[in-house]
Amino acid sequence: MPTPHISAEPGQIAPLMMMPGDPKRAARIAQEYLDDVELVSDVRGIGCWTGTYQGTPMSVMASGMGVPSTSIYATELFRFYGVERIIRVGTCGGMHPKVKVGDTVIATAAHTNASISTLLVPGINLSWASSYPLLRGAMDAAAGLTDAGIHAGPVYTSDLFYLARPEIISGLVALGTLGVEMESAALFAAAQQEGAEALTVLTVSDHLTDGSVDMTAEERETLYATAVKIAAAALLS
Ligand SMILES: O=P(O)(O)O[C@H]1O[C@H](CO)[C@@H](O)[C@H]1O
Ligand SMILES: O=c1cc[nH]c(=O)[nH]1
Repeated sequence: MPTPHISAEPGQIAPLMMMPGDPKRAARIAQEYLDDVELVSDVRGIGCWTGTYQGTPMSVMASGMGVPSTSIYATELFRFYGVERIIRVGTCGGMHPKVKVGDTVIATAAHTNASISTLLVPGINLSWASSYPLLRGAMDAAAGLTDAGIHAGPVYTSDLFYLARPEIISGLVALGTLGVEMESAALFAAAQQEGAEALTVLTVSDHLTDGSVDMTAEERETLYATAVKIAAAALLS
């Protein structure tokens, strides 16, 4: 049955899904990577496309930006549409010095300042980790694809895009945090709540300590090939 935010009929969304933040990137990924693709939901301009990838049914749907939006879509997809695996294919700002613009970050876990870490179990700050089978699939796929510019480690899911607090960045970098984005903690939390699997594979679009090499908005929309290939292979693994 359709939900308030997804109009697809049961069975129209595949158990395997790639989820960028940007609806335009979702449309591009669906057109470029899926065969026999069909638009199955378009509520609020958040399209969901279903087709096949190397013969296996796969869907692509955007999360929108931020924790609440991602939490709504991921929960409804896992709970009401039988989605089993979601891999976020997004962008992040590089934080760690070893991460360069254009590199790919595979998120093993997500630190966050969002309230989801404290809302679910009273008195506990929960940790949000990606799903190990997907992580292993992504690492295997990355090793077969390229040996340069792939990093695996924790990311930071921030509720604020504009936050001038350098001590947060330095503190997180000292703990090995690779990049900042705005959705992974919500996706990992929804997967843990619903007994499903989730992972994030990010393209580094800018760097917090070097603004000279930022990607343009068009590049953010289009430069995702490595992340998508790793994510698709991990979904099939
Ligand atoms: O490119 P996406 O996947 O949207 O990811 C990043 O870009 C947006 C901010 O510009 C946030 O959603 C952040 O997480
Ligand atoms: O959330 C984000 C995404 C990309 N770049 C940033 O600096 N922040």
